[in-house]
Parts: sequence; C-alpha cells; structure tokens
Amino acid sequence: MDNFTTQRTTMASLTSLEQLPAELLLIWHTHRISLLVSAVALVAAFHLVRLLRTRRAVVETPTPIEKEVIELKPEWLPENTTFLAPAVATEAVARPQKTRKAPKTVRGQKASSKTPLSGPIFNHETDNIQPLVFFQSLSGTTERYAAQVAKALSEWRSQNGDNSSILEPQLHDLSYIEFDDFFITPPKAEPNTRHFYLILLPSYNIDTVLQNFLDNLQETHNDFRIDSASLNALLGYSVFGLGDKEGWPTEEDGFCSQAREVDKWMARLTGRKRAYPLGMGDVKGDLEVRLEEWRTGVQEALTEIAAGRGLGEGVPGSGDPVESDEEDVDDAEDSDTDSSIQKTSKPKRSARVDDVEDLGGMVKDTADDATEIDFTTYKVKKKTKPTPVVKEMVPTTSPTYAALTKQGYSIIGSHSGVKICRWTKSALRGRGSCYKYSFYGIQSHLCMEATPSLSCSNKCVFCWRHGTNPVGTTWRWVTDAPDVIFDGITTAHYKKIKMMKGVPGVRAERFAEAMRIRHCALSLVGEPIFYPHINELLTIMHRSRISTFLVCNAQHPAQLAALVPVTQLYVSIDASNKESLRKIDRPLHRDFWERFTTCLDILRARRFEQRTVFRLTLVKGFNMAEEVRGYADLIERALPGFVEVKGVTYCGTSAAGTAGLTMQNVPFYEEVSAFVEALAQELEERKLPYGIAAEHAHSCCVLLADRTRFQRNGRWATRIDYEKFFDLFEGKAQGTRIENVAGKEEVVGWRPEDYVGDETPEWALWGNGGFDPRDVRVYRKGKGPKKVEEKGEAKVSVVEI
Ligand SMILES: Cc1cc2nc3c(=O)[nH]c(=O)nc-3n(C[C@H](O)[C@H](O)[C@H](O)COP(=O)(O)O)c2cc1C
Ligand code: SF4
Repeated sequence: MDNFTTQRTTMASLTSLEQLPAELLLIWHTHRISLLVSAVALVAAFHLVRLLRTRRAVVETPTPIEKEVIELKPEWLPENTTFLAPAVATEAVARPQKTRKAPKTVRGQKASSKTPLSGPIFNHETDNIQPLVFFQSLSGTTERYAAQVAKALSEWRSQNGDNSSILEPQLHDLSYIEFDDFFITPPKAEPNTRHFYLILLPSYNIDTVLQNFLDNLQETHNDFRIDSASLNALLGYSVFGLGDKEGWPTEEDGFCSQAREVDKWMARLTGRKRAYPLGMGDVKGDLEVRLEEWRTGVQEALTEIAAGRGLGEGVPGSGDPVESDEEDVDDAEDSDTDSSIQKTSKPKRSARVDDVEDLGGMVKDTADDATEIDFTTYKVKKKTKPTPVVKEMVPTTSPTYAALTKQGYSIIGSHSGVKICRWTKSALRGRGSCYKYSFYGIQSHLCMEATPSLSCSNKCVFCWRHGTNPVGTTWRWVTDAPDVIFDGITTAHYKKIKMMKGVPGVRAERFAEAMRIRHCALSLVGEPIFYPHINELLTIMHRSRISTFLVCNAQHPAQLAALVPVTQLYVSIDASNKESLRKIDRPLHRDFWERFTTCLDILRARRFEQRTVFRLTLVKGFNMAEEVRGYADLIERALPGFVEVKGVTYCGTSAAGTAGLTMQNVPFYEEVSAFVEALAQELEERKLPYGIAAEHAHSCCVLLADRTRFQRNGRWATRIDYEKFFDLFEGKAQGTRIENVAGKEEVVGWRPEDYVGDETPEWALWGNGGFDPRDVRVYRKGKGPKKVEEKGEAKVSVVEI
C-alpha cells in the first residue's frame, strides 16, 4: 500500500471513529429499554446462580456420617411400656438386653418373729441419739407440721437436763435427700452417735412423689443384695400420717394409707424397731391433738433409750404386745417357711448364692454361724393377691383435673392436655407471634401447644403445676391410643380457636388460617416422650403435615434414643452442673445426672438427623451466676444446632413460693442478653462455631446458632422450610444423610441442612428486637413508648391498652 492510500484509510477510520459516539447514542436511544431489561435480567440471573450455589453449600456434605454408640443402662429401658420400633437411628444406640430380676435369695439367718434384730448395742453412758425428722409434702401442710415437731423437740431437749445425750434434731425433706444415704443403711455419723427416725407424711391416692419413696423402701427390702433389715442399726423409728377424713373417712377408704404403708416397711427394714405407734391426724379435724400426743409419746421413747432402757419390753421394737396384722401375716408365712425348710433334709446352696458372693462387701451376713438358706425353692402358702388396678393419670374426679380445666386446659383421655397459648391469641389479633416466628417462621395462630403426658419425673421450681401434678419414674397408667389423642387435641384446639371468634380485634384472615393447624409444640407441661406411643403420635402429625417441636427434660435416655426424628428436638438444660440441676429441677431419678449427660450424648449422635436445640431457662439466684463455663461444657459435649436462652416466666403460684421462687428470680432482658454475650464469648474462645443469631426481646429470648450449619453466605438462615421437611418425610424429596451401611456409602435419610428455610429476617436479627413489623405492639398502660416509632425501614406501631 502507498503512502496516499494509507493516509486515506487512516482518515476514513478517524472519521468513522468520530462518528461512533453519535451512532452509539443513536443505538442507545433506539434500544435502551430492551438493553436495560437484558442487563437487569443478567444481574438477576447471576445472583440466582450465586444463591443456588450458596444454598447447595449449606445442604451438601460430602463425607458420610460416623455413627456414635451410646451405652444405655438396662434400668433406663421403659418398664410397662409398649416400645415402638424406631424408624431410624436406634442403630446408633446400643440397647442392652433387659436383665430379668433374679429371684430374691437370702444368705443368712431369717429373723424370728419373736427376736428383734438387735443391731449395735446402745451405750447410754457414752452414746448420743441423733433424731432425724423426715417429711414429704406436696402442698406444704406436712412441711409446716414437721418443722413444728422438730422445733418442739429441740426446745424439749434443751429444757430438760436428762436429755444431754439427745442431739439437736435435724429436719429433712424427702424430696431433696438421696434415699440411698438414709434408707438403705443409716447415715454415716460419729462412732458414738446413733440415729432415731421420725417420719411425717401426707397421703395421696394419685401418683405422686410419695409413691417413689414407698417404692424405694419396698425395693430396698426386696433387694437380694441388701440385708432385708438393713436399717436395724437405727435406735428406733416412728411414723405420723396426715390425712383428710372428709374425703377418706376410714382406713378402709384410704385414710392415711401411705403413712400406714411406710410404717409397715420401716418395721421390716429396721427389724421391728417401732419406738412409738403410728400416729394419724385428720387435717380438717383432730390433727393438732393427735400430733401433740404422738410427739409426747416419741419424747418418752427417746427418754427411755437415753436412759439405757431400750425400746421397752414385749414384742420387739414397739413395747406393745401386738404387732400390726400385716406383719403377723408376714411372720406366719415366714414361720411356715421355716418349718418347710426344716423338713428339707439338707438345704441346698443356690446357684445364685455364688453370684451374690461375687458382690463381695455388699452382702452382709446376719450371723457368723448362719446356715445358708435358699428361699427361692420353698413352697409358700398361696396368698390371693388382688389384681393390680391400673390407674388413670389424671382422672376426671381428681383435683389436678379440676385445677387444669380451671386454668383453661383441655384434658384429652386421661393423660394428655392441650391449651391455646397467649401468643396464639395475640397472633389472631395481629399483636405479634412468639419467638418461634422470629427465629423459625412459625406463626403462633397456626400453632397448637399440647402434651401426651401431663406427668413428668421432675418437680422443677418454676413449674406452674402447684405440686399436685402426677409425677413418676415409670409409665404405669391407663394408656390412650395415639389416634385418639391426636383427634382429641386437634378437636379441642379448634374448639378453643372458634371461641375466639367474637373477641375484639381478631383478624378475619388469621382466624380462617388458624382453622388448619400447621405446627405442634409438644412442650406444654409434663414429659411428652414419657408417653409409650409417642413415635406413632409424631408420625400421625407428620403425615398430616403438622411440624413438631418436641421438648424433653433429659431424664429418659432410652426413649430419646428411640424417638423418630422430629422437626426440631429440644432438651431442657435447666442447670450446668449436678448440684444446681438437683436444686432447680428436683428430679425423682437418683441417677438424674447420668441420665442427663447420656441424653446429651444421644443428642450429639442425632444432630445429623434433625435440628437439635438446647433450651436454657435462666432463673436468677439458681442457675445464672458463675455457670457460663459449665453451660459451654454442655454445649461442647452435645453440639446442638441451636441454643435458645430464655428468662424464666414467673407463674406466681404458692408452689413457686414454696420452692423459694419470687419475682426477684426473674432476670431482666438486659441480664439475659449479658449472659448470652458472655456465653458466646466463652464458645468463641473454645473455637466452637456459635454466634448470636436472633432475638425476641418481647419474650426475653435470644438465639445462638451454629454458624457452619445455619448461615448462608454469611447471613443467618435459622428459619425452616416446612414443606421440604414434609416432602422428605413422605419420600417426595431425597435427603442427603449418607452413612456407611455394610461397607457401602448410602443415603439413609435427611439432615437438618436439607430443610433449612429462608434467611432470618432483618428485624429478627440480634440487635433489632425481633418484633414482626407487620403486627401492632400493644403495651399495658404506662409501660411502653407512647408514639409511633421508626425502626429501620419498618414502622412499629404502638398502642396502649
Ligand atoms: C389429690 C389428693 C389425694 C389425696 N388422697 C388422700 C388419701 O388417699 N388419703 C388421705 O387420708 N388423704 C388424702 N388426701 C389429703 C392429703 O393427704 C392432706 O390434704 C394432706 O394434709 C396434704 O398434705 P401436704 O400439704 O403436706 O401435701 C389427698 C389430697 C389430695 C389433694
Ligand atoms: S419438665 Fe416441665 S413439666 Fe416437668 S416439672 Fe419441669 S417445667 Fe414442669
């Protein structure tokens, strides 16, 4: 190309370059709408891809889940329970074979009915008598009188110079002591101190904690490893019963029935050392007179012992010529037994005796030259035993039933309950849902609160149940079928919703929505997993596309291990250490701490199957101060997906008062928040992946969550995709829980990450209060701010009532 041509081409290019902006401008003017639309679409597509990718990032885990094996003790397996085969996860837990109780085998000399088992000799010149006053009280009467007795005894001994060997009486609530420390053998004491027991008891013909005491005495007496009169080192005992003749006029009707039984068992356990006859008083009649008589008699018996004259003459122990009928029957059987043994040429040594010997020091020979007798083979006189009657947990005639229904609970069958909670009513009126909406997207007007077991194995200080609630360690009541319970609770719930129709402020659309239950909180009161058919009941709910949040008290490891996966599984963590837990939950199980920690291990093992939650209820003065590290230890052990921290709600009952709970024990929200911050800090220092996710200041509740599992792209995603949960349950969607089955990796179910829902809304995040901006916040007169406030972009309307 020559120079001229090159110049022309360059000129032409420059001209066209000069024209380019004009052309571009023209193109822009002609196509700007379609260009803008395409650009927006492109950006949207880009974000969508990113979102899907991050969502998948929450859902996927490439590695198969290792199963942890947790040992369950045979005694934890539910007795008298039809146990349902769990759908999943029981393989994760080794279930030991239930060992059958061996027949009772006694090695040693059977105590004759005529000679007392003496126990150590009391030397009145050197030895001291330690009176112990025990009581059990459900509504406070016996506690009051027991304290009076202890005080009167104390004054009597200090005013009377002859009583110098009688020590200051000690008062013990049977709910707090370890039975093993006092009722297997007498407690440890100074070498020259011997014990004298006084026991004051009410009677209850419903299942209460009292029955637990009775069962313990009976078990101790029947335990083949323990001397059947293991309390014979006591100097003596006496029982006083409080009853009500209005309801139980005679002994045949049950007047003071449990005191009578305790008296009987104590006679056996002490080798008949009844120092003064059983006293009984009618709370609505002669109680004070009878109690005074009894105390004077007991004092005389103590004076006799202190003077070295023992328990008196006549029939062992009582100084009374006739023992109670029941003991005579027992003795008659025993003598019958003795004679049948004498007829046997040579008593054979039982195979079980070897087993017993293996127990070493636990077996106590009653005499050195004792003949070994196998009581398992003799023929006993046939005794017609009454067929045991299975009781209803909450019969319609019981005071518990009356109290519950008065408070608005509907009792379904004889052991289930349902109640509309205040948040359901509040949501129906557009005044806000509970924290479950802020954290997990559950609208309170779509939620039903229910329990299939009103009974539980704790007596928590913050429980509202006024003390007369049914308690027990095993399920032994008439059992209602799961479909009957489901129909009953849903019908009762809808009935209660319908009753809200005329309440001012109820929103029509919410009322209509509420006629389809979407969620069930199995947490009302009691212990839902105590119900033997809980798995069937949960399955019915899931089939009806009702999601389930189940709260348990960590006292039933076997049931927890076998539970079908629920939408969200809660364990109440009421304290961070054994002592504190004993004080606050007042558990009935002696091995409550072991049960509790095993439940944490089970929760850890099952954290890949369902969302797991620790529920901490903070009670000032009980379980807050100095316990942050302890709670962090428990979190580290169980690795729950979430930790909900909530201030206790004061129930304002006399029961709470008796437990020493007042308004002073209710922490302020600032105190709860400070506690949560300290806990988050402690977890951070331990490199545990928890952060404070959300709050609901209105119900004094803050949520911590596992960042690695419930955050998406750096934002909290604590809400639940309920539809996905049901699809996973029905098999319409495939889960991603992979396990090693016979050496092969297989999808065995779903994981919590499979049904993670939307991101936590801005207003619910930590620092933003957690009140749904669509609702109207209502304050009581003089409590809240008076004008409409601006909060972020959302308007929070404030109305005073
Ligand atoms: C549900 C219930 C069942 C009761 N059952 C009996 C009973 O079987 N026999 C009896 O003599 N008194 C019975 N009573 C009366 C109590 O034993 C009596 O009120 C006692 O003083 C309660 O003591 P507390 O306040 O220490 O618990 C019953 C009371 C209630 C509330
Ligand atoms: S576990 Fe629940 S129902 Fe049972 S005593 Fe505690 S608060 Fe009450």
